[in-house]
Amino acid sequence: MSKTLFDKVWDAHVVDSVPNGPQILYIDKHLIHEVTSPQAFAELEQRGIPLYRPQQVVATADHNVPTLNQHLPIKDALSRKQVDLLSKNCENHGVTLYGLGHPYQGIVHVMAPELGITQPGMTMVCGDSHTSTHGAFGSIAFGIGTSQVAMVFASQCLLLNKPKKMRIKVDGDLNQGVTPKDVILYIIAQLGTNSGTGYFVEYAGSVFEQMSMEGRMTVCNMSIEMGARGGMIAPDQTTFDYVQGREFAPKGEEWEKKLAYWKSLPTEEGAEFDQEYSFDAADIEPMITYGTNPGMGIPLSGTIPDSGDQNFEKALNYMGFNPGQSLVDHPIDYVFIGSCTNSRIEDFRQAAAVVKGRQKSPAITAWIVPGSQQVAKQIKEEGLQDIFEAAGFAIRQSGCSACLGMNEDKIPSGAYCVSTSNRNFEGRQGQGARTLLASPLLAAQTAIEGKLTVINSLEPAL
Ligand SMILES: CC(C)[C@H](C(=O)O)[C@@H](O)C(=O)O
Ligand code: SF4
Repeated sequence: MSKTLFDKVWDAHVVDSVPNGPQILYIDKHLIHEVTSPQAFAELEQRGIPLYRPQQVVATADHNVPTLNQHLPIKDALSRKQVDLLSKNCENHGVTLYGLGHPYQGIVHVMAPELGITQPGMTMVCGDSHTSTHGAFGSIAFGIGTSQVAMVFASQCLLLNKPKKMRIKVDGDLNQGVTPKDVILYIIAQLGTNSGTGYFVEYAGSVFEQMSMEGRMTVCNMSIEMGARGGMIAPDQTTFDYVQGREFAPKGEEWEKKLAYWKSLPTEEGAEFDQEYSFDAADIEPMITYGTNPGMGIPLSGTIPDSGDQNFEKALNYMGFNPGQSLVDHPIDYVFIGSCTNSRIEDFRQAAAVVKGRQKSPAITAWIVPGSQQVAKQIKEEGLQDIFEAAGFAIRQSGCSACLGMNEDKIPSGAYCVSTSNRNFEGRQGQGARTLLASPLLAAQTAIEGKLTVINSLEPAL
């Protein structure tokens, strides 16, 4: 029987199966951060169980870290405690930590791919829902709860029911100004935030084949926002070129062996999915969200729909919007370009192309937050930092930052923020903050104009 990419990777990792029940899946890489690991370490210590394979675990500090003056002690006591505890736990259990100040520190979903830790055909987990990001490499990657973190610490395995399979195809050529972020916001707006429940999604079709690794990560990152366990894209030459030569990528003979295996992974002709959708690239326009879940998105050229539903009304109330309203020309207060969805070098190159030679609007506070120390270094080396600073943007240090209100970077109550992150829930960026999800391109343009404007009103200046 023809197999899907998902089947091939899953089946290669099954250690044992309960007849008609769950399976024991071997986990190749376990990523951890300061928020969801402390209880798991504590559980292990209470039960006197050692970490089974500490060399398969990699840690970083990202959620609670400040993005200014990272060389100074963290001011917030709770954040400081969590970050310190991560260091202590990693030291006690022999886990490699890229903590604050380390040149490899960054948002877990940015730093692992750029170091070559993420590779095709792997199973990867992290106590973090956006672990789906790593599926961009053709790996099975998904978020787990804290008790599962403990399970993987103790056994390097998880007891799981095999999810169902969905394929989402997008074919054709993308319109000008349409980025990977718009593609995934469009898909979620079309299918809804529960459409993926119980599924693992494979993204296929010419749009994803032509997409960069950064773009594929943006798409897979948001799979969780349609309820899916994860998303994946078949590894191809783009993937191999990205991985090759990175710090922890296989080298020499090992590379050749792995490459031959990775090339065997793509879904075969005739393989079956439990659910399939296809879309035409030509229908996708630059997107913006207007509500309080990532599925509440429209093309910026469109108008807010009217659903009559109570939750819908509540969401619009929170956002200060009305049904039928256009968001074009709506004034904005903050622009945040960052998060594990859009804080990679390509995102900042795109934003810088719009910003170059221009000034941000005085009405806007604009934050550029690189996803990792390495991205921060690259921004500097490529001259992007100068472009942003000359335009009045603030460049911060790497971390989750204003993606969620767990650190000092918060959006004030009532303020509108065009954000390149993945969630626009009530209070996500700070109590009362109003989040509008968009691409780095639209975010950059908004910072210049001080309001939402149809993309292409500013041609890239590069
Ligand atoms: C803090 C963490 C557990 C959480 C997640 O799982 O996604 C966070 O990263 C988020 O984006 O909301
Ligand atoms: S950047 Fe945002 S979505 Fe990503 S891991 Fe951090 S908090 Fe979660």
